[in-house]
Amino acid sequence: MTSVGKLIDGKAFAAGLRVEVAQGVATFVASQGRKPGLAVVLVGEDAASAVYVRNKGKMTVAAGMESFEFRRPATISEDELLELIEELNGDDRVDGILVQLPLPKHIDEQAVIAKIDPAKDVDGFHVVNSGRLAVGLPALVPCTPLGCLMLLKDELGDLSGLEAVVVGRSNIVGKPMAALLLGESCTVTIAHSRTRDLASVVHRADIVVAAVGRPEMIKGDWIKPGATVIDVGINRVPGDEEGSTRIVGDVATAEAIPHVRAITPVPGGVGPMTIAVLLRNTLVAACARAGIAAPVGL
Ligand SMILES: NC(=O)C1=CN([C@@H]2O[C@H](COP(=O)(O)OP(=O)(O)OC[C@H]3O[C@@H](n4cnc5c(N)ncnc54)[C@H](OP(=O)(O)O)[C@@H]3O)[C@@H](O)[C@H]2O)C=CC1
Ligand SMILES: Nc1nc(=O)c2c([nH]1)NC[C@@H]1CN(c3ccc(C(=O)N[C@@H](CCC(=O)O)C(=O)O)cc3)C=[N+]21
Repeated sequence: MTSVGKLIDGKAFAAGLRVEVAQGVATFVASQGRKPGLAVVLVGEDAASAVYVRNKGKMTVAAGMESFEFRRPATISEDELLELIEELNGDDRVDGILVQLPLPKHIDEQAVIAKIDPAKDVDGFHVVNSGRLAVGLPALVPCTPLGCLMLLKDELGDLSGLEAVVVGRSNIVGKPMAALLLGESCTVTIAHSRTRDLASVVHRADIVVAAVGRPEMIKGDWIKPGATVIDVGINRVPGDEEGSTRIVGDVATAEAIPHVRAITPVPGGVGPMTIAVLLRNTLVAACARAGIAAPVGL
């Protein structure tokens, strides 16, 4: 029997998650008399960040939350940025703080992340949150990996015992993704630029998470028949029309489809999940700060 894999509709899943978040926000507002608030800090102009930020403010407001945006020039000093974060840490209307990465070269990203109150760290990048994730304590978990895990559990149910290969070891995607999969009792391999024979490493996997940042690098015939593939990559490449661009993932999707059980498309896969989970994390942070339970299921 030959079968063709299906596309995982991250856009639809994310829309459902945003509805659940909006319901939780309404309950929060009724008991607390204020809206959860998300502050986003944008330094300079970065193409990838621009893609991300486009819909976010709108969706924050659509979910019933307060959105605060802080745009600063690329010339801002590290001290000035740290001062802004200090202010947001002390602002009771702000439950979540997201500093858009990457930052300009003259600013130490780790110092900026370390300044964020861990209770407001809705990106889950602070060492307190990554440490808590690593040892299995409740934590604010990075949005993209948590969104990927939600899609995987929805598709596969129990993940225990499955072989998972995460390609990429960044602090924002690869490492937390691996920690989450380990938490689900997968057998986890983290591959990176020094990995030898990546094709055969990927071929072992029941679950492939690609977070590399190289357009269509992972080929269809690397995928074990029936594997589930999560494509995190957001790569802008030249489009068909002169001067146009389009977005592709890290996996050669069309080639992979005949091999997979299921695969996330780009766009319309992981990207929309990242934003929905950011709203979820903001509600979770707001509930924790208010000393109330977060809605069950979120
Ligand atoms: N959809 C979404 O919501 C999001 C999408 N992204 C996208 O995901 C992708 C990855 O992002 P991010 O983790 O921040 O990227 P980074 O550049 O921080 O990390 C890339 C990783 O890929 C590894 N790598 C690079 N080249 C190869 C190779 N030839 N073979 C194997 N591994 C390789 C690197 O290895 P090494 O460590 O050895 O250098 C590194 O660990 C990007 O396309 C980004 O735009 C990111 C965040 C959110
Ligand atoms: N502090 C911080 N946190 C982040 O989570 C963070 C960041 N900095 N810097 C940049 C990356 C990138 N990222 C994306 C999120 C959503 C889409 C997204 O919504 N993509 C849609 C639309 C793509 C389009 O068509 O433009 C999709 O894939 O369907 C993309 C990229 C978050 N990041």
